[in-house]
Amino acid sequence: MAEAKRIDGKAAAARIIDIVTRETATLTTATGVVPGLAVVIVGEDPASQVYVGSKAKTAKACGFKSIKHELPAETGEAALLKRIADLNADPEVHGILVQLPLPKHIDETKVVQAIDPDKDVDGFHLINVGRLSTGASAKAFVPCTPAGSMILIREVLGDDLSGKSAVIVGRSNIVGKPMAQLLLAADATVTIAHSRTRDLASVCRGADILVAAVGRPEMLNGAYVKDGAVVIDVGINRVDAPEKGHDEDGMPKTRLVGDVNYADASEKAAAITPVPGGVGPMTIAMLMANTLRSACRAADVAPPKF
Ligand SMILES: Nc1nc2c(c(=O)[nH]1)N[C@@H](CN(C=O)c1ccc(C(=O)N[C@@H](CCC(=O)O)C(=O)O)cc1)CN2
Repeated sequence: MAEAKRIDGKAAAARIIDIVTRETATLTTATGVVPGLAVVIVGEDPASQVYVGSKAKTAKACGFKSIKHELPAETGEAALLKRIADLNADPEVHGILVQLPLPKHIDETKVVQAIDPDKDVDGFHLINVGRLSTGASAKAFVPCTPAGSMILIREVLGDDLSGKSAVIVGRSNIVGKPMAQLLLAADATVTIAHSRTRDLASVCRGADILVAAVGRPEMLNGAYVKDGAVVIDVGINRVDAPEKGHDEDGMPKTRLVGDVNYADASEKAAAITPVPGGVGPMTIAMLMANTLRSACRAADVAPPKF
């Protein structure tokens, strides 16, 4: 097999952000509506801080009004729910996002279900889950990571996936299940596999499209990949990298890897996303796209297609 094509998520994300920026300017000039995105973070988890910072910065660059709500780790559930109620009622806020994971003392489901479904730009609210799974996707906000993964798949295979078999490894509500709905809507034949699937490697080897969202560093190697498959790696795992040296406390430096062993899988795949630089940047780009869609709805203007 020839070396696999590297699917450049950073470049695809930049193209989407470009469209969002242009369309935001058009919307604001025509209607006076400025898309507003409220990003809520509770606590100091370092990775979450980075993601939230990046979301707020990208939102500003798109021409949005971006409001970051940083709440201390000890914030109670009631106070967080009150903050969400205020944001639901604020007409200048079109998108609300609560960064996950939340501290253990807060019920994540309760918080997500408190967000107005029409401002739920993460697409996690049950109303949006229901819209997506019943095919009412024109009204649904689609979760950002699967939506971004789908754009990368379409870049390689086009819009019609009929006749293709897709295997998703991972059954989370945030990635695995919505990814399955999107692939099904594009007419792929879909299997959701997981850590308890018997002979996982052989199931994966049946896939023309293999999506890895299992959360285990480099778990899927070449033995899981069919010749010519498109491999989408959703995993973002930080692992020790002593070969890069040590920090001042003597701890090994770290590096990011996906759920797929890139070098090994590349020998079989036709196209594969890297980590970093694959699906991750698309998550943030699709959040901008969802927020613009929400603002367009509020202004009664047709939203752009991505
Ligand atoms: N409310 C939400 N919480 C979380 C989501 C989400 O979609 N909504 N997803 C993840 C984290 N996440 C966004 O929040 C996210 C993860 C990774 C990236 C990204 O761009 N990764 C880069 C590498 C960045 C690095 O160096 O650490 C890449 O893959 O190239 C963006 C967003 C959990 N929480």
